[in-house]
Amino acid sequence: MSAPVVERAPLIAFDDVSLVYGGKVRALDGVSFAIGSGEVVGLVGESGSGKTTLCRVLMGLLPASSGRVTIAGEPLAVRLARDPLGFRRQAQMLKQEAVASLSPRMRILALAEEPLKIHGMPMAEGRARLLRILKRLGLPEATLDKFPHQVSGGQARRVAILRALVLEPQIIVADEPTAGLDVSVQGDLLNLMRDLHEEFALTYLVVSHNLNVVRRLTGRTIVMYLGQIVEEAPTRALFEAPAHPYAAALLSTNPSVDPARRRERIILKGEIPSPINPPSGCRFHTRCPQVEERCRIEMPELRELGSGRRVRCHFPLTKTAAHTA
Ligand SMILES: Nc1ncnc2c1ncn2[C@@H]1O[C@H](COP(=O)(O)OP(=O)(O)OP(=O)(O)O)[C@@H](O)[C@H]1O
Repeated sequence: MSAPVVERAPLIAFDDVSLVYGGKVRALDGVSFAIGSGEVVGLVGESGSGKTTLCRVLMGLLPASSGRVTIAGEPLAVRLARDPLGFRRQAQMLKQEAVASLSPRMRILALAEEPLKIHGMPMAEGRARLLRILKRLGLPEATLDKFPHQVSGGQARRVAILRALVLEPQIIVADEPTAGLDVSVQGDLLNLMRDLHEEFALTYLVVSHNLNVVRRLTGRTIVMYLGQIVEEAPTRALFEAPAHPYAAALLSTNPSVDPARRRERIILKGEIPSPINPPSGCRFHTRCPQVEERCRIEMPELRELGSGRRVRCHFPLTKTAAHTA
C-alpha cells in the first residue's frame, strides 16, 4: 500500500487579498499566490502597482481588508495573535532604507545585538551565531567596533543582512536589495544572497525595479499592475516570452545582453491610472497596445496557461508574437 499523500501547505499563501487605504484607495485587489518553502520569487511592476503594500501585508504590518494570508497553513492574523514575536523572527524585511535608519550613535556590535535583545534570545548563543554570520558575510571582526558611517555602502548592506539573519528567519522580503550600490558591489551582493539562500534554507520574496536583479536571483516572477497580479511565470520563461502585454512592455525596457533576445522597446502611453478610480474591464486597457472592445468591458480572470504560468488577459501573447512585439 502506498503512503498517503500529505499535502503540505505552502509557506506563504495569499488568497483573494485586497487592501483598501482610507476606504477608497484599492492598492491590492484580489491578489492570490503561493510561495513554497525555499522558493525565490520576484515581484515587479511600476511604481504604484502595490508591491510595497503587498510586502507590508505579508509582514503583518497592515491587515488585509479582505481575503486571507496564511503562513504554513495558519492564518496570519491568528499567528500574529498567538505568537507575534515568533512571526517577527520568522519573516524579516530587508529594506533599502534599513541602512540609513541604523542609529548613527550605535556601534555595529550593538546594532547587530539589538534584534537578539528585542527578541529575548540567549545572548551567548546569539553572539556566537552573530560572529559566525559576520564571517560568512565576509565582514572583518573589526567591523563590529565601527559606527555605521565608517563602513562602505556594500558593508552597510551586509550589516542589515546580519541583523536579519541573527534571528534565524525563514522568510526574507528583500525590497530593492541592490538599489544605490555600485554595479560591481551589486553583483557581489546578489551572489551572496544566492549563497545565503542555500546555506540558511531561506525563502525570498525579492521586490525590485531592476529586472536584472529579479532575473539573476529568482526562479519565479509575479508581475503586478494597479493592485492585481497580471502575470506569474517561471522567471526564465517570463523573460523569454511574456504573455501579458503589460509584462511584455515592462520587460522590453530591460536591456538584454543577448542580441538574439533583444526586443524593440514598447513605450506605454500615459501613467499608471489611480487605484481610487481604476479603469473598467481590464485594468490595463487604457494603455494596452492591443486593446479590443471586450477588454474595456470585461475584467479578465487570472488564468492558468500551463507550465506554471498564469495570465490575466483576454488575448495573451503567443511566444512568436511576444518576440516580434
Ligand atoms: N498610506 C497610504 N494611503 C493611501 N494610499 C496609499 C498609501 N500607501 C500607498 N498608497 C497608494 O497605494 C498604491 C500602491 O502603492 P505601493 O506603495 O504599494 O506601490 P509600489 O508598487 O510599492 O510602488 P513603489 O515601487 O513606488 O514603491 C499607490 O497608488 C499609492 O499611492
